[in-house]
Amino acid sequence: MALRVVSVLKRRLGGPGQKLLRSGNLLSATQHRWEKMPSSVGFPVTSRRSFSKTALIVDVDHNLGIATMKMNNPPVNSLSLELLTNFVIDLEKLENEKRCRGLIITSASPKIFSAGLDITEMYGKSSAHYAEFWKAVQELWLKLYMSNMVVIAAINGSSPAGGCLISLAGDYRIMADNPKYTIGLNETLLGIVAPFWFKDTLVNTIGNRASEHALQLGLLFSPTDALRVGIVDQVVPEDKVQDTALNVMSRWLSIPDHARQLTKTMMRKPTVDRLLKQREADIKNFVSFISRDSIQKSLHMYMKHLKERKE
Ligand SMILES: CCCCCCCCCC/C=C\CC(=O)SCCNC(=O)CCNC(=O)[C@H](O)C(C)(C)COP(=O)(O)OP(=O)(O)OC[C@H]1O[C@@H](n2cnc3c(N)ncnc32)[C@H](O)[C@@H]1OP(=O)(O)O
Repeated sequence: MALRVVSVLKRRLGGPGQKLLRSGNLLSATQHRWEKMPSSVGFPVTSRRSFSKTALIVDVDHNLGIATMKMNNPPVNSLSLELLTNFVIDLEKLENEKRCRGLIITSASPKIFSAGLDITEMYGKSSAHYAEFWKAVQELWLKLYMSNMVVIAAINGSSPAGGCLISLAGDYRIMADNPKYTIGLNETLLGIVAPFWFKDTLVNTIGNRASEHALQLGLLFSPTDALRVGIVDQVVPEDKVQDTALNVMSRWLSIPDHARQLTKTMMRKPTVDRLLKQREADIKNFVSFISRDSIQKSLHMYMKHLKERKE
């Protein structure tokens, strides 16, 4: 199957996209190599590099120009300070790899894409810790939302709150067709409020009315409903998520990088600038909001409820 997908990738880049690239004299080293491949054989993986840190496994295929990043923070891929920090470091590394043009984000543990922000980072800690944590959340969103790479979320499990934000920060979302999985910004269910830039990212994806409805009620959508409202772009059988991501990537990578990147910047920069203008104030707001006794109590009760569900 992987070879078939690679053949599709080669065919795609040999088509109109390639012509566009040639006319703009924009062929990257990776694409040159693709062009030389005879179409009857699969693409041999001659240059593959992996780096793996705590909580993230990154696999870079230089020939395809695609990196796959698997969140690997058992049991539920909660976004701890450590995971957020490593995520940002690895994104920066990939961003600096000229040949890496696409990134697929997925989970190493099927069933849970990410349980969102690590709630234990948000209660019973110092103000300095909350500030550091929030800065890391901001940093990841800023880097991901403005990435020069094509970012595809291969959502192979549930993806509430911060997990949903990671998917929304990408360019395209493919979700596994399993009614047990849900996705959405469910902050209000925890007694907390999605910050304005979470809200903006959702509005940019599904529009104002649907966002208001989803945010006020803290809706967690099944894959079918997520597709209907537009939170995800495609729902596919569970075992087809990765191959579909590669296929979709080939379509996006057939567009000349500079044109696609400038378009992405044009669409997203106003949203990003809103946070950049008030980044420190946003951190202060978060620290003062999360430190409130009532909010600390809500988070504590929510964690207790999560644990009691199992008993
Ligand atoms: C005025 C405005 C100012 C602005 C203020 C800003 C306010 C803050 C905004 C914060 C923004 C984003 C918030 C978040 O992202 S909060 C996180 C939200 N996430 C959730 O609600 C998901 C909770 N988890 C689940 O629903 C389920 O765990 C699951 C993901 C569906 C998996 O289910 P499961 O049955 O497979 O696993 P489960 O037994 O429930 O969990 C296993 C253990 O993991 C612990 N755990 C689960 N989720 C989290 C989490 N997010 N953080 C930390 N720990 C988590 C769970 O407690 C279990 O632990 P244990 O084994 O019992 O010890």
